[in-house]
Amino acid sequence: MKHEMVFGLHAVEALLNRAPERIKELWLLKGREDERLQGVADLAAGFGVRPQLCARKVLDEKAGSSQHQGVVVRCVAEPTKGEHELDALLDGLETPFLLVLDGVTDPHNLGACLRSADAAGVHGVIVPKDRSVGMTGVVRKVAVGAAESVPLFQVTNLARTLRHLQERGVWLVGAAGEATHTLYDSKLVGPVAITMGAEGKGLRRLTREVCDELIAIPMAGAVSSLNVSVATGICLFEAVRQRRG
Ligand SMILES: C[S@@+](CC[C@H](N)C(=O)[O-])C[C@H]1O[C@@H](n2cnc3c(N)ncnc32)[C@H](O)[C@@H]1O
Repeated sequence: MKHEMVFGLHAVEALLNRAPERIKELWLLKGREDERLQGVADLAAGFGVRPQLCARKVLDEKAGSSQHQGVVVRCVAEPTKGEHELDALLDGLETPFLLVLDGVTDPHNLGACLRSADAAGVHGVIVPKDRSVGMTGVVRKVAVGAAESVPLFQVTNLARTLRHLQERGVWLVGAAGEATHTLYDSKLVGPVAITMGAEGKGLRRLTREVCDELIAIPMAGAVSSLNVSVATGICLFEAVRQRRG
């Protein structure tokens, strides 16, 4: 059975609340009087998980990062979701609202996108299996619990998956700074997948070609593009605005 490390207060709390049975070990920072850490210890105890206290250096090693906020968990890894699970999700949705990330490689950006996706009520996030970051401890930490609430689908061939979404009636909107019409001219009320490009290269040619529509976020200043997670938040919340009521 594959195991993974989850760290950070929100990520561990979300795991305890959603899937405590996956947790095998839980370590807390020794010698710190902290209400949040005590809260995690109490929550864990309620699920029969006994926290082990250890020094910061040991936690750093277990997490492979110093950004653990005093709590690290070893848990059974969740099986990766792919095309089949995505189809099952679509079967149960009347008006899918999806986010596609075409090759985002920075775990901080994926974590931030998942966080925004959760806040916007996105049903699922789709990423290609290759040349793209998958679920990691840093992603979970940055996502502050959203990695546990928003399903992430890793697909073998993104262009094929996008065409499949189209066949199922999903409108594909690609975000590209050079597009000639803007996000605010776009209709985002029906079944929609908002597709964002990679940090360096943006949307790949094939992805661009498959999209039904390309939109730009108007830029008033000197810089030519936004960070992908910022652009994601802007696009998702324009869709939220349009989809209200
Ligand atoms: C850092 S940008 C990539 C910049 C890249 N040089 C390019 O040419 O697309 C990462 C992604 O964020 C989105 N993005 C950033 N700024 C945008 C804007 N002004 N309008 C639309 N999308 C934007 C796009 O999806 C883009 O592919």
